[in-house]
Amino acid sequence: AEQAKNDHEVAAAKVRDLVTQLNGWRTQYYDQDAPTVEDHVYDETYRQLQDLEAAYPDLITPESPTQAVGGTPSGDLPKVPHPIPMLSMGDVFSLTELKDWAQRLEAGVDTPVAYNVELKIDGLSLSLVYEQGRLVQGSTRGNGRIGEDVTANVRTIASVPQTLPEPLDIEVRGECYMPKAAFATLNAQREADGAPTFANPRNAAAGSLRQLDSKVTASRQLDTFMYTVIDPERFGIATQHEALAFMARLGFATNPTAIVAEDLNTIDDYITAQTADRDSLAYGIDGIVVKVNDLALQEELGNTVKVPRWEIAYKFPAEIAKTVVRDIEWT
Ligand SMILES: NC(=O)c1c(N)nc(OC2CCCC2)nc1O[C@@H]1CCC[C@@H]1O
Repeated sequence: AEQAKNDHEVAAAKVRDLVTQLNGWRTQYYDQDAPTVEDHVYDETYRQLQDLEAAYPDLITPESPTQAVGGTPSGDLPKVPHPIPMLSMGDVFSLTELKDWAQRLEAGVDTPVAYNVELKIDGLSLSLVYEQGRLVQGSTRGNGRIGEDVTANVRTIASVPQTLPEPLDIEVRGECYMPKAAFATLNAQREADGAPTFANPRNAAAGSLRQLDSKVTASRQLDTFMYTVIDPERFGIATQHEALAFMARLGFATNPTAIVAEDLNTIDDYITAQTADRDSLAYGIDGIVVKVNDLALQEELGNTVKVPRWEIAYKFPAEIAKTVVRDIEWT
């Protein structure tokens, strides 16, 4: 399993390099009409990427040139600035690393730390902005500071409220995903139509949300789980767990499995239970998100340039390497 993990990490780095290289050549070729590389070099590199993606399907991303096939998103969706950047998060790959992260964090805090533990939904980030309780904007994360305007598209998603029960000015953020069943149906249909299929539900969700034609989005049965209230103190919300309940009361879809964990053994139990349930879930998950529950403490801990210090994603071992999650005492 150790060797498989290393192989996977080597492959992941190689895939990233190949995607960057190929997309760079594509931009020159398509946007600047100035190919800087012979076709056979491009083709050979493209085949390398295809082989790696075939060997490690979990490394396929929407940005990969192998996913740029018919019916995919158009590059010219209007851009949307995110005054509060949409951050990503740090990853850990073992319970030991998770324990180290929590202990480092707790060493800097003089009060007991409670965590809000959530499933990490395998979709793409979504921001929803409401004015006087009416949906006025939907956008993707993009690079975190500039996203794409998908307002017309999110209006077609059943779980996105068009209006709220109160006339609030509020922004909420979450994950847009395609349920596994919808993904299977979509790919069967595309197979039948001779259209290229999507590699995984996350790519299908990205390709469906980032459409210029919202009728295409409407046909794709997307769903959402919202997990962040922006400026929660404006609504008297003090913890992440309260934020989830607040959004649920407003009519947003929130994931029902979130718990507050006072200690790391509880987190361990949650990870074990959710790992066991993973295949039976109606949607894809690629890990567990552990967040400091107290929002004031989150602020105090702050963020690094790219990721918050107050949360971490525990990523499941890649599908290829089935590792046995042992019960590790958090002593
Ligand atoms: N995918 C998820 O289920 C998920 C989650 N449950 N909670 C968060 O918290 C945000 C808050 C600030 C930075 C991350 N992020 C999630 O997904 C992130 C968004 C961007 C990259 C990850 O997919």
